[in-house]
Amino acid sequence: MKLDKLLNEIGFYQTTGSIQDVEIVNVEMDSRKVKPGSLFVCIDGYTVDGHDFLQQAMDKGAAAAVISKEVSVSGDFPLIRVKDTGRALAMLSAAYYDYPTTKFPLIGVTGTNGKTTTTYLLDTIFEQQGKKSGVIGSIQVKIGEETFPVINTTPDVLELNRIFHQMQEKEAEQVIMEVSSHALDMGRVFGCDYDIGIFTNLSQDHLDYHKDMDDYLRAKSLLFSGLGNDYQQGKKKYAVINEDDDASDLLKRSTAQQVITYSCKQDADMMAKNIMLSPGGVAFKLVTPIGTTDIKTNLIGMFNVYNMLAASAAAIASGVGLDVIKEALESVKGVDGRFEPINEGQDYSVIVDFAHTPDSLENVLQTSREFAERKVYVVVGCGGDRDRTKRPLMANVAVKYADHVLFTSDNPRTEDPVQILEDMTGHLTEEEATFEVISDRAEAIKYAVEQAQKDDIILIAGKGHETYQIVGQTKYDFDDRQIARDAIKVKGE
Ligand SMILES: CC(=O)N[C@H]1[C@@H](OP(=O)(O)OP(=O)(O)OC[C@H]2O[C@@H](n3ccc(=O)[nH]c3=O)[C@H](O)[C@@H]2O)O[C@H](CO)[C@@H](O)[C@@H]1O[C@H](C)C(=O)N[C@@H](C)C(=O)N[C@H](CCC(=O)O)C(=O)O
Ligand SMILES: Nc1ncnc2c1ncn2[C@@H]1O[C@H](COP(=O)(O)OP(=O)(O)OP(=O)(O)O)[C@@H](O)[C@H]1O
Ligand SMILES: N[C@H](CCC[C@H](N)C(=O)O)C(=O)O
Ligand SMILES: [Mg+2]
Repeated sequence: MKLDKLLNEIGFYQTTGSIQDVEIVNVEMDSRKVKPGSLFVCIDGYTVDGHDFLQQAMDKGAAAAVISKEVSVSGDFPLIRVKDTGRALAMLSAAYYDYPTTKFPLIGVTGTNGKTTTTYLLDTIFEQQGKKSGVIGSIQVKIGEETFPVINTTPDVLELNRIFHQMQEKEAEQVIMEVSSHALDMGRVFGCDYDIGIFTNLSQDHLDYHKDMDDYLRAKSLLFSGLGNDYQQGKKKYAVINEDDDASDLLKRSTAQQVITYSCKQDADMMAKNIMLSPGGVAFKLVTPIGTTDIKTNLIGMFNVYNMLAASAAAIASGVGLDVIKEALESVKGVDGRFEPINEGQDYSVIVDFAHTPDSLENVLQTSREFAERKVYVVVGCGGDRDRTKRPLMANVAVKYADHVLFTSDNPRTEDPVQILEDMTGHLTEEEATFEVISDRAEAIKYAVEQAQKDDIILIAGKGHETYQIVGQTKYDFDDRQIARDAIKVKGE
């Protein structure tokens, strides 16, 4: 592609060097990936400044670069100076891949908890309808049956447009994407043309990144204010909002598009009634604008009723019939690493779950408590280099609902694991609860398994589908499910 043609897309800019007849083979934001003919966009990040890698990009054959600061380069290397290289990157990426998100329906899911689950439910519904979906989120990127791993829940804007383009080439008929608050705030999703935005809920997390809860909510609201406004093109857009969450009013006011509300407690467009919770799954009456149906699923817990309402609302807005929705929801066995039972024939339950916020931990522990015939054990930790203020809150929830808590490590990253555990437990008194601190996560899991008796429940929280433990900068192989399985077998020998 010709550089001047691509630059037409970004409007205001200044150039030095000649941009005429420069051929661009791709857009890159990482100097290490530059190849001859790349357009290198310098991003000033949280760790380093991409402008410092311009020379490296030039040495590797970059054809031109987009900058926002003074740089010194020799010769008449083409430089395009803009005010904000992040925004320019979003426009260039979308333009380079020919605006992929305008070519398929895009559903964005945001909220503190339940995003992955909701995207998974929607994928199952569309699959039941016979449609091929693309899914982007915490567990993986999935196109039909193909999957590949990603570093972030929501990838950077360049990677994202590459993925969208690939999905379009592989004929995905719609794309469902988890949209993290970091992505919304950092502009990783600038320019995405959503058809539906879904809000699950808001509770404390990520206060290491967001200044306070208002700032966190403001980031979430960008999904809804960004729902576009192309009435003339006849494209209907919807905001699907959890009416039972305190943030719902602000989010409804953030969008100019149609709002679909869902609720388990009050009048809304989509409602769950006669909710029956049991250890085998939830059953409820799904009340929608297109009819009513009874749903009986394998999914456990009240929180999953909300996820099913959110997914059903978006499915109905996408034109899916109620019979398809019912069949799909009833077919779901569970979501990878979410309330996932580990069964090796033992007479106590072991559940691996991804709860890593105070609210999600409370939800899963409350659910475990309701079904427990005997003791509830929880193995739980808090991530390093993440919100420190949630640590004592998660510990409070753990000691409130469990009979015995094993506080342990969960991706300490560059922090001292002992200090993280001190942040969690420092305020707890021995009288408040029975708890132990076992910093080695594998040992904590083994210990819980050794202690468990018939009909006890062990909840291993925080890592779910993760198959690693990050210590320092190193990712070690680590899988709660495998460690639990091995411990159960050893105990049974
Ligand atoms: C705080 C944060 O979000 N950081 C993200 C950010 O990294 P960064 O700003 O530090 O990037 P940087 O290393 O300073 O690099 C700046 C620029 O220099 C370039 N560079 C760098 C080195 C070099 O040799 N050459 C070079 O050109 C880089 O390619 C980049 O363009 O940009 C990177 C690329 O997009 C992200 O991978 C990275 O996510 C990190 C890994 C992360 O852990 N993020 C978490 C907090 C996060 O975003 N989580 C949410 C989910 C949260 C949830 O909902 O639970 C998510 O969406 O994943
Ligand atoms: N609607 C919900 N409300 C509260 N807690 C939930 C809800 N859905 C799931 N959970 C709990 O939160 C955990 C994470 O769920 P899920 O992975 O779907 O959320 P997420 O929003 O994708 O999380 P992340 O921000 O890490 O990507 C689950 O393991 C479960 O414990
Ligand atoms: N998307 C979340 C996942 C947290 C998972 C937990 N295991 C941890 O490492 O804290 C984050 O990056 O904050
Ligand atoms: Mg997720």
